[in-house]
Amino acid sequence: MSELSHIASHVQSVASAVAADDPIRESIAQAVRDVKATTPLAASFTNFVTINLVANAQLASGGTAAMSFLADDVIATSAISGADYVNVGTLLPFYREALDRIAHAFHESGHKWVLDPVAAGIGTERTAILTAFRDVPPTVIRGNASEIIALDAMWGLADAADDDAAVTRPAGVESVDEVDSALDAAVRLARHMASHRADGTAAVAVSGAVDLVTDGRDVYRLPGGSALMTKITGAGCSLGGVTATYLAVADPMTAALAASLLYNRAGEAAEARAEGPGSFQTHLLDALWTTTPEQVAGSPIDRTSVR
Ligand SMILES: Nc1ncnc2c1ncn2[C@@H]1O[C@H](COP(=O)(O)OP(=O)(O)O)[C@@H](O)[C@H]1O
Ligand SMILES: Cc1ncsc1CCOP(=O)(O)O
Ligand SMILES: [Mg+2]
Repeated sequence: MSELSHIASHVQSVASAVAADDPIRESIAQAVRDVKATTPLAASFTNFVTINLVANAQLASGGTAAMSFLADDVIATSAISGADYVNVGTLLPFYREALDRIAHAFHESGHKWVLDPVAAGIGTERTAILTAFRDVPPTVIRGNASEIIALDAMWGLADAADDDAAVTRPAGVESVDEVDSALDAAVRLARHMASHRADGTAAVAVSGAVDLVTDGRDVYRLPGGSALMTKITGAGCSLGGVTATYLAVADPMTAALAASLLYNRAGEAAEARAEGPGSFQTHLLDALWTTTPEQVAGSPIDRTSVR
């Protein structure tokens, strides 16, 4: 792959640190407080590998969880769920029809949902499922860089005249790309998703050593976390589930920022106490529980804007 394909074509303003009194920090703190105060339900259709960690992380963050794989059940639950989480990590033959029904139902009702496009680009069935979401898209996408690049290519969002169309290469559940190489893809996905929502809001969160969150206009970069997060399975999936928990009480950008920042602070606290991946997972859940709204909102945050 050419190095040039990793150079973002969207023009960015100069990055600046988000000030202590910037309104986005109060929105983030309020979202964290609201989840703790209201214990919102975010229901999940998620993979078999990490389903338990997703539920436990949602509970530790202050929300509640409900897991299901039946379209009828998921659609009925959306009446009492503030937002949903859909993760395509492990697929079964009936999922294509179920997820198509679910996405159309959410689109018609305006129900908010988070998509985690795990292993995007692998297999015709997963590709068919993810491609079908293009016209009934989620409210937030949370994935690693390779997944975001693959989904953008799948949805054909790059202008045919542009030469910056995402170049994809096979990746499993782990990323083989740097976060910033997914900037253009993330911006295009966020703009596309926003154009399909009545209130025009959407966000894309790209996880990695420095997370990137964008609504297609502003781009936030969030340093921190722990390399041990890549040594347990489900750090990404549970981050997606917690993003849905915050989406139940907040707008897409605030929800994506709050969840990613909570994970960075909790990952650092867990690393300080852990002796390896096993105890890290336990300490991560404890830290999701103990990290305060002020610690989340007081995190280092950089912002640029794109055009
Ligand atoms: N090298 C790293 N250093 C610090 N934090 C990381 C690193 N890689 C991933 N993370 C964190 O781990 C969590 C899961 O991200 P990631 O591993 O990219 O997801 P996935 O498991 O879906 O590939 C995120 O909170 C992210 O910030
Ligand atoms: C290992 C694995 N295989 C299919 S889904 C899955 C879990 C991926 O979890 P995460 O993306 O959070 O690392
Ligand atoms: Mg993942």
